[in-house]
Amino acid sequence: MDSNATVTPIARLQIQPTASQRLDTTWATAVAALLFLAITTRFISGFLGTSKPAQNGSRSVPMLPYWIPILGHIPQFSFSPQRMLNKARDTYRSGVFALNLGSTTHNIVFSPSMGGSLMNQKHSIANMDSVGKHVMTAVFGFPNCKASMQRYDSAMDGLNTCYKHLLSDPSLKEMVQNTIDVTKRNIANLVTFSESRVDQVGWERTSNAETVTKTNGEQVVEASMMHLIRDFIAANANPSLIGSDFVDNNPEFFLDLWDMDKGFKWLATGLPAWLPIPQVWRAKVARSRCFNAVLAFEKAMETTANGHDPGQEWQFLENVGPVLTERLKLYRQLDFTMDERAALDLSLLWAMNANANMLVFWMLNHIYADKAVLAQLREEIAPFVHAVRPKQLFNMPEPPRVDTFDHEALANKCPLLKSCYVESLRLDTAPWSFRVMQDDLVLPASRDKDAEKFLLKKGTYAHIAHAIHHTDPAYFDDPQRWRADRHVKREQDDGEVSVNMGTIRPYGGGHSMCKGRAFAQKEALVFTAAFISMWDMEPVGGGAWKLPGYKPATGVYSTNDDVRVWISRRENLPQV
Ligand code: HEM
Repeated sequence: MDSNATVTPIARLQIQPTASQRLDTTWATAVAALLFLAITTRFISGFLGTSKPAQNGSRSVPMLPYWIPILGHIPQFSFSPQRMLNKARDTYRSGVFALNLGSTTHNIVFSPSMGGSLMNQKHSIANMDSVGKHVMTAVFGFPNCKASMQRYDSAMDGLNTCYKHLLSDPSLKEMVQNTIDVTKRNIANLVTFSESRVDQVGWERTSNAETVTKTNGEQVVEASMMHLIRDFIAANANPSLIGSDFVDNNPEFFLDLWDMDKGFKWLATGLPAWLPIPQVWRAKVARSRCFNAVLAFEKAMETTANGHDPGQEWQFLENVGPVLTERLKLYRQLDFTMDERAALDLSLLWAMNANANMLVFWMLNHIYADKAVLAQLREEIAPFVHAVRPKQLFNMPEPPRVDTFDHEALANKCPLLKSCYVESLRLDTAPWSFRVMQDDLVLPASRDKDAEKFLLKKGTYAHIAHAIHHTDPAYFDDPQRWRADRHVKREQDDGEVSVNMGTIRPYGGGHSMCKGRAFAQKEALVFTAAFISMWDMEPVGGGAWKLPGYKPATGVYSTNDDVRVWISRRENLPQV
């Protein structure tokens, strides 16, 4: 037999894999390796993540197991954060757990007492200064150079002192009274029933208001509720902060501010505008328009302070509110540039509008959705907010108006209204406070004397996730339900009624706690009372009210749903 004539080539041909088989094998090996890696990571992270004894009788914070090395919980946290956080809350009942986000440790605190102690720590133990500065430069356009940053640091104490004008009387009272005066003038024109857009007011135009006739012949105005409420409040509350000139000169300012707010997280990434990401350049364009509007205001304020005429558009700068007039003195004293002033004041304008306006929108949604609650509230506030229909003179119909407005009584004598405000703060917001741990810190999980203690390690991050607590069934019965009277407490012995926040912390805490909280409470009560006193609202087409869905935002939720409503004047107001 020919020694070359063997069968081997055929045999070799049979066992040689084809290219596609080779690819399949490579894939199978890769998948098996990844699976092995994921299972090993899950096993090791589960083992290492359990809470273990640490210093001074404390324990380490338990970490949720994860499947992907380095990335850790980033995928789950990006795709369904709420589900993940709620599940972890129900597992780690001590009130704290940790996540691995890109190999950095993030302690998520939801025990109210632990969150409270953490927020009240000294700067040398836990602070958020680096984040505050990043937001100020990346989002609000504060110049990011050494000299500006030094001026920013030197102004911190002074800026905090100025906030006393937002937090306490007499300045707070002055701002609230200014807001009431403007609102009393404008609430009758929430919708004007004007057919022509030219004759409509600003908030009607942005809410696409149009007059329609219902099948029963009644004339109503159809409008997008969120835009109507949000823009009405912006136009009526901001004169108390920045004066009427700014609001009148910049009719488009708040539209840009909403766009900027929508792109807040994109701005915070610090990505450049030339990248082909529409959200980034849209937010930057909006920010730049907002910035320029505030810059013109800063220049006018400076010109006036120097004893010169700031021009035709700025003739009422004396009605700029106390916070910004005090800030001007500080800016001048520390030689702040115009750009630095504009960035700081833009951040305050954003803080003033981003949350409070939307909170009232949610309160009104819940209230108008429940006719019984609406009726009870109207009865409760009637002695303090007199909505009246003036007698018709010379055959000219007179629009209804609000005669008196007692904001102290709304806060002190209207428990149901106040409870609605607290309930919306509980359910319609998802605030989040953040700290960088500058030193090791041991904190008890609760106020019990035998409570477990946890070690928050230096170099890790701590987040106080208020919303996880606000919807914790262990604290709030049926937590996803908005209940108007949930926070009304009646003392058993003397029947005295009180409403307070309990463990709800929508305004954060410690040194970075919201500086506008006192004003926010007042304006939420004032605007809600003004709307329900004067106007009826129902969903377009009638029927049951459908609550819009939540869209995460920086504090109070936003929504993507367009809530179109029919608005009509409230019937049967007393005649005067
Ligand atoms: C319902 C309305 C509001 C909510 C839920 C809210 C919530 C918050 C939260 C959660 C913080 C951060 C707290 C932290 O880091 O721990 C904050 C900060 C702040 N808020 Fe508000 N806020 C509201 C209304 C307002 C209003 C109306 C103003 C101004 C008039 C305002 C001015 C500020 C300022 C200046 C800060 C920064 C404080 C600092 O860093 O020192 N807020 N707010």
